[in-house]
Amino acid sequence: MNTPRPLALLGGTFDPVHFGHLRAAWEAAEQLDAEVHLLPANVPPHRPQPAVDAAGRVELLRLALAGQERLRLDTRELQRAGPSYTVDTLYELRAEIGPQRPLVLLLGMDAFAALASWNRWLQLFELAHIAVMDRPGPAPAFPAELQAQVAARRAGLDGDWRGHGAGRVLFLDVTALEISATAVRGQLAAGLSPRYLVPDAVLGEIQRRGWYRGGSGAGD
Ligand SMILES: Nc1ncnc2c1ncn2[C@@H]1O[C@H](COP(=O)(O)OP(=O)(O)OP(=O)(O)O)[C@@H](O)[C@H]1O
Ligand SMILES: O=C(O)c1ccc[n+]([C@@H]2O[C@H](COP(=O)([O-])O)[C@@H](O)[C@H]2O)c1
Repeated sequence: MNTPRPLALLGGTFDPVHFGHLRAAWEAAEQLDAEVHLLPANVPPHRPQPAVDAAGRVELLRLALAGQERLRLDTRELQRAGPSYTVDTLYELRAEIGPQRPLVLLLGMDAFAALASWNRWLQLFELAHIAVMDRPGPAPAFPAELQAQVAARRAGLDGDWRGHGAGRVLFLDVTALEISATAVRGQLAAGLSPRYLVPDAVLGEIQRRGWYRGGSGAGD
């Protein structure tokens, strides 16, 4: 029987989506030979609430993803009220795709380092593999309980993870792009333009809607 193609998920606040997200997701799709879904959080847990509401962040994602088929949008978390816990989303997806198809949760290094604080975090390993993507900046320390999971579950890209639905931890080497949504919002609030940090269509829509603006407006 053929091994089913992995389904990989990049969850995020995407406030707004930028080239750091898009390039990392693209390279993960190629390295894992996976279908990749971008999954905007309705109510992101563990952080201040976004500057733009979920519908607006989805609109920007649609513009960013237009014209290609490899990265797709999954808006399922918008259907749930309350904090968008990833474990609930993975249970839902696992029920849809069955036990065998590899499901891969994509996380930037910063998000992975905080994994032990997530809701029912150990259940994540029962539901999906986790692929950690490097992110520029000082390498964050892993708490001991996360280190123990990595030691028990670490697998190479060429290893046997494709033969399992869940449970391995992989590390992906992706092009380091030092872009964050915080920096993009900061530029807009200061009246500067984040051109070339976000897709043109995303920047155009942000400017048209007047989102993330401080006193002086975006600068181009
Ligand atoms: N430049 C990047 N390179 C690799 N991964 C990234 C990059 N930016 C974001 N990610 C990852 O994408 C996921 C969603 O990130 P998120 O939407 O919070 O973006 P962010 O830029 O970190 O936002 P903020 O600055 O508002 O915290 C996380 O797993 C994060 O680690
Ligand atoms: O499930 C949790 O407890 C949890 C805690 C923090 C973050 N997450 C998810 O991690 C993804 C990235 O989160 P963020 O805050 O870095 O945008 C996004 O899909 C969040 O819903 C999930």
